[in-house]
Amino acid sequence: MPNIHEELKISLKLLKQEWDEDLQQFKKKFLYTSISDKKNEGICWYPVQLKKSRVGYGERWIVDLERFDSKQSHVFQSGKSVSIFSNQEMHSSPDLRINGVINQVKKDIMTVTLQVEELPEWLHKGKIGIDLLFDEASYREMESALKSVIKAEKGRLAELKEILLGDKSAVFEEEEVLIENQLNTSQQEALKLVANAQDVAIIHGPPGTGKTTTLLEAIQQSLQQYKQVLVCAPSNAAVDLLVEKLYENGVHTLRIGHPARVEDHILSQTLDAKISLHDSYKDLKKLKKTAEEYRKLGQKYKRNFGHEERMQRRRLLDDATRCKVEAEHLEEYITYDIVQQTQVFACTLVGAANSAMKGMKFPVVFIDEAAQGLEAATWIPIQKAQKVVMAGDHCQLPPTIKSYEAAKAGLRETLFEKVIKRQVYASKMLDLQYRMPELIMGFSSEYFYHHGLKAAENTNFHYLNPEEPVLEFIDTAGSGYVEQTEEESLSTFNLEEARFALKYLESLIKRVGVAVIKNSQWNIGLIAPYRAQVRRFNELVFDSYEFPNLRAFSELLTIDSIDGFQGQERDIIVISLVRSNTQGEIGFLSDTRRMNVALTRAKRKLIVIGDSATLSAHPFYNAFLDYVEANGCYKSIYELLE
Ligand SMILES: Nc1ncnc2c1ncn2[C@@H]1O[C@H](COP(=O)(O)OP(=O)(O)OP(=O)(O)O)[C@@H](O)[C@H]1O
Repeated sequence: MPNIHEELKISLKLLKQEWDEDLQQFKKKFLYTSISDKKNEGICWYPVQLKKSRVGYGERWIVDLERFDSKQSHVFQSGKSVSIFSNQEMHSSPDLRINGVINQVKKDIMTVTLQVEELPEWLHKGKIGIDLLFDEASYREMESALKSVIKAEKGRLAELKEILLGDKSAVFEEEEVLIENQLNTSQQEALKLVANAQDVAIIHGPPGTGKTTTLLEAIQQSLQQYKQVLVCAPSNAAVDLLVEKLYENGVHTLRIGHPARVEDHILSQTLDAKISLHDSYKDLKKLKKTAEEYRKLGQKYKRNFGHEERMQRRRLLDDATRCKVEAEHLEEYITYDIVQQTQVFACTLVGAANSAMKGMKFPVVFIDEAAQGLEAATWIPIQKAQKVVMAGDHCQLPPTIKSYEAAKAGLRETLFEKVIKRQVYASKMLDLQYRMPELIMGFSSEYFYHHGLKAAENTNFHYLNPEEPVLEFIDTAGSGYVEQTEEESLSTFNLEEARFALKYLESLIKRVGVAVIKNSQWNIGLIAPYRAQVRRFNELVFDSYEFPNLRAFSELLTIDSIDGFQGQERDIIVISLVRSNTQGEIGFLSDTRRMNVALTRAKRKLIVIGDSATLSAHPFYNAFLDYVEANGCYKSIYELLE
């Protein structure tokens, strides 16, 4: 085992390897590629037309861009950085490109927040396109954080380095804890651990055990002792979920991050929005406007002018500068005022490097979904911490890594996992889950948690009706449903399996009763591990007329990949496993942690559809097949086909 300095240097090397691999993969898709090739790769929309434009919070331009060839699949997603270009000869120079961040992509319309003061003329003139950009900023922040940790020799960061990496023992002291009766015994013990920890505490929360619930309670208790704390998570969605809950509980929260990456209902918690709602905002706007007017007047004077005009021009430009400086001071004051009133700063791990929090330190830094963050990213907020509290589950989604070699060489091991192993007294596992009936929970508990999970009493009543089984595995072996590869994305899909899944869901809804489901507001999740299958589901439900009854459920229906469901739950879940081939190849279905997430989202009914002949080559699926057979949940598709 290398010492912690060597270990950190290896982490830095692996991070660079990952950065390089990510960039190479991107360049391969992007550079020296024609527009049509980029479109085929799903990293360019062309042509698009400007449909709508408006000014959002923080005076930022937001545009809706519509594309024409809706069939092309793509990888654009909310939060990604893009560059908008014109293909007209006069405007095609790379310098004229404008950059922005995607707010959302809905079918053929992409909403983008732009980094420009004014919209360029060419944006209205057609022949425009959108390219995906490579986000290097996150890698830069991670590299810088790791370097700071390596360099730290004294001070709190140096101490935390030694403790979190196991060179020194974490300290615990008896502290007073408020007993929160809403919480169960293991959740209360976790709260006590958090309060007693002087350096680090970990809440290990298997699915549905109330990890987020307990973390929120710990955050609120810490606010009775401290004025401000920092709360982070690896993904924007997870941060928004925490902000929403904190806001509901009346905690003054400031969501740090680009507004385009924040969900609409959380926007009012961003700095941009809070500035716009501040009492002094009107004065700020007036000052900015006056500065602009003076500047325009001053610039009106042409080159050949006399002494008087020159003086007048200088006076106007001086006035413009004075107003601008005053506006800057006022903006600083408004920001300061907002920061003073804030109890919780909330951002992603990388967002903790945001300049709005420059130089700030926090008595406690809370990190949710910590098992999904790369070690380097997790150190970014820890640089600001006196004490660290992490919540997560290393048996659920791992961090996304592009370089197979770097992952294998150790990049996949998160700081969360390291602390669980190296500070054995610093973690508490929650063991009572409130989401799933015992039968749905059983396999996950057996395979991932050494039978350590229990189902709370409320889950005895988690069913659609007493006759409807809560778990079903439907075996498509021998049905002839075969997987295919989507040419543009190389992602896998299985159209016939998708059709069957939707038909089966329709029959379930009919059986249980449309009115019953609608009145109970039971929601439905359709999960596919592959993006191409998610696209097939969307096409079948929303672009064809094959499943009109399901379309009528669109408000209650979510179709997404497994990652999109992390941290969430639905009353009914249908999983389409897609893979069906004679070689027994299951690709990234072998990522069992990801599958653990999929199998633990359902509250009342879980239907898993897959080909046992292909899947059983893998021990995980073999064990799952044994489990469903032993519990009478196995069905062959032949029993169900008319
Ligand atoms: N002590 C409790 N009593 C009753 N219900 C609870 C309790 N703790 C949590 N729950 C409920 O259990 C469900 C799961 O809670 P939560 O989302 O906090 O779990 P989680 O561990 O974060 O889940 P995941 O690992 O899937 O993200 C929620 O509906 C929550 O309201």
